[in-house]
Amino acid sequence: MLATGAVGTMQNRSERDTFADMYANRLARLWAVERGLVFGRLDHLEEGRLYIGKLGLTDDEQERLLIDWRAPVAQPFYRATATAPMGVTRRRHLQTRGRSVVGVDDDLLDLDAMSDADLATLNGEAALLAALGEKRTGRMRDIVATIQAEQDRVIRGDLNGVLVVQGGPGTGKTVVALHRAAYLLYTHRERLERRGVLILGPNLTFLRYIEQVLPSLGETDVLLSTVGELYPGLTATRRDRPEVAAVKGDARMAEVIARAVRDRQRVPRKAVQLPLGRYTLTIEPGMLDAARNKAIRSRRPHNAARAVFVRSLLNALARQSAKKIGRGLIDDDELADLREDLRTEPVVRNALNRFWPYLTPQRLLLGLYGSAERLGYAAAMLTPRERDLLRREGGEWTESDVPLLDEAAELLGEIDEKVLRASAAQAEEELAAARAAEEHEREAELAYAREVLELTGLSDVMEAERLAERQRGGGPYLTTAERAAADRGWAYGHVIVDEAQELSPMAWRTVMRRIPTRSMTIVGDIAQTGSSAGARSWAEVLDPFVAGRWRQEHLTVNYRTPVELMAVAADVLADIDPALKAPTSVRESGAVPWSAPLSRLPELVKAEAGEGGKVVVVAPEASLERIGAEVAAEVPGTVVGGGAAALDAPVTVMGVTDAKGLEFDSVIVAEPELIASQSPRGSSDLYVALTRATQRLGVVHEAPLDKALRRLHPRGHELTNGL
Ligand SMILES: Nc1ncnc2c1ncn2[C@@H]1O[C@H](COP(=O)(O)OP(=O)(O)OP(=O)(O)O)[C@@H](O)[C@H]1O
Repeated sequence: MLATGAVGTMQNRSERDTFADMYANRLARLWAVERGLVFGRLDHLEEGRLYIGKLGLTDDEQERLLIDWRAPVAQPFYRATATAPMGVTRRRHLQTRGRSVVGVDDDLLDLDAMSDADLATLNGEAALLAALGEKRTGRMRDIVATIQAEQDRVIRGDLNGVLVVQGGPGTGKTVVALHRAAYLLYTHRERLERRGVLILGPNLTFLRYIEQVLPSLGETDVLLSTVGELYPGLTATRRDRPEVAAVKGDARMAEVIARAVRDRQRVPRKAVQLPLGRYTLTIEPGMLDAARNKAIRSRRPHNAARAVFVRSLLNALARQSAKKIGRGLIDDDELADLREDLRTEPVVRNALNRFWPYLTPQRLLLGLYGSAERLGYAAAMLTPRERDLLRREGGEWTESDVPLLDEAAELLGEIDEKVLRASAAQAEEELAAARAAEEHEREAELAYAREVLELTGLSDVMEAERLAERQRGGGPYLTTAERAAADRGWAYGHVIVDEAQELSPMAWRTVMRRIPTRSMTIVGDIAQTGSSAGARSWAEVLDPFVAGRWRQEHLTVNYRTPVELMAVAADVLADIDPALKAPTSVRESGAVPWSAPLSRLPELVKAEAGEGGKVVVVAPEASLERIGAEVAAEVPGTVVGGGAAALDAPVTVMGVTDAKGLEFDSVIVAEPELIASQSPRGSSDLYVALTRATQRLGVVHEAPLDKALRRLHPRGHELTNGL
């Protein structure tokens, strides 16, 4: 298609582009499912024999060969049990390598043949256990072949409303959330392709870790982002100190920002003289008050309300000026002329900018952080210590600034470039005319695109709106995800928040603005909350937005951490709150969790790396660099800190914040008691660190261990050479 080049009529060209696009998408989808294309078979009483796979395929006669795992007829593959067989007599799990079948595993869903004990076991256990025991690659994989019934309920849950998925570490929250995105896009394609799906994760390392799962499920209209990237034009990755982040994330900051804006609309109490050469005009406090009140009553955002303020003040000044030059009554035209004359006077312009300045969110926030006086007014409800924590001169934006910038942007509104350049009256007219022309042009293009799509029979493959956008030329072809990312006001079709317990109340406000329909999936674990502004309960988080209108599902089985390791983590969890229950692990690894002196760390890392698979050392943030350097000096290829490099390295040293949501074959926790004492939510961070391993766990320490870890088996030298 591409080789024919850009020839022919406009219509030929757009047909060619549309076909090329369609084939390219199809190819990308086919490549993405190469591994494990078909993984299941259902022997169905009515439907006959059905093969389940990563996508749907038919032969030349439209006979279906393979059924997409998300299709309704595929559901029994995940849900059918002996007690509710859903018309299925046998379910078969197929294991493949390349294009060869290397194993099959049958579930006979015949009640008579099964004992009570069998009923209680998981579906397709052999396939599941085979998948869980595999070495980790540093990237998350799809689990379409082994989704479990409790997970399937979440994946196929209703699109509308807020669904909270609470589950302990390793229960598959992340992987289930991603499969839910793929399922929703498949089932509600039209609505979601147009509006897109936003998936929020805790940090960039985590996003790298999960990014390949979705394309391998065949989806591209999904935006993966952190809260730090939600404000277009900014990628905030720096983190504030926990006590600063706690203040910035506090719900009271919404009022602080609102007051900071009002502070910029305050007018002086005394008269201001404007020397204009021939005569002097006086801005009386009453004129300022009247203009300000009018602007506020207009209920427009600050930058748009400025026009009201300016007009009112200029009118008053124009009348005063008419009097000064000996003209009593003037008509509207004369008033308008005088107003325009005044507007261009530098002293007048200065005064207007001082009393009601155009403001960007960045300017507002820097002005606030940089001035004790402004903070004193705007943050009057905070304590003096909290106000001090906000003080800062310039500097880089942090993750916790982003929700504040977003809040400010909401109250300030856009500054129109055209309004800024031209004089306001003129610009408003120009703007209205330009908007009308643009709208007209767009409609014509849309109509044309619709025609082309109908003529070519492709109307259900591509949206008219997108084709029109491409024809308009100009910028490159943008996917829904790209368009959404660039637009602060974008309303998504569905939002998924992972590690949701970490979001601050201010971050939740930012997220909720992007999903006015409140069609959301929120996954997390209250027991793993690490950030100082994070959640203590789901009700506390959600009631301000959807009081009583959210539903909750629980995931209870841990697919990551073997029984032996989870027992250690469960003791730490009991220290956080005896009422909290650790999830049940499904397999044993036979590995005994151990402890050893910190000085042996490099040697032990070497031994662990020798066992194969990925090794991570989780260290306290404060000693990350020192411990990292010690390991790196002895073990070549060690990466210190987060990022994509960390995921690909055989050995990594990272803090808990970066390790959140990830998993590794072998985990060594350095100085566990320091991790607990140095992090804002104490033992929660330690609990997260201890639950990252899929195979082996150890701790190294200088500081004495607390009671939960004291019973770990001391690791002897004989173990270090792999004996
Ligand atoms: N049904 C399943 N089949 C195979 N593997 C699964 C299944 N469910 C979960 N897993 C695996 O279990 C591991 C843990 O899953 P995931 O990271 O989604 O858990 P999580 O609940 O988000 O954990 P955390 O709260 O610790 O971040 C992953 O390797 C995932 O692939």
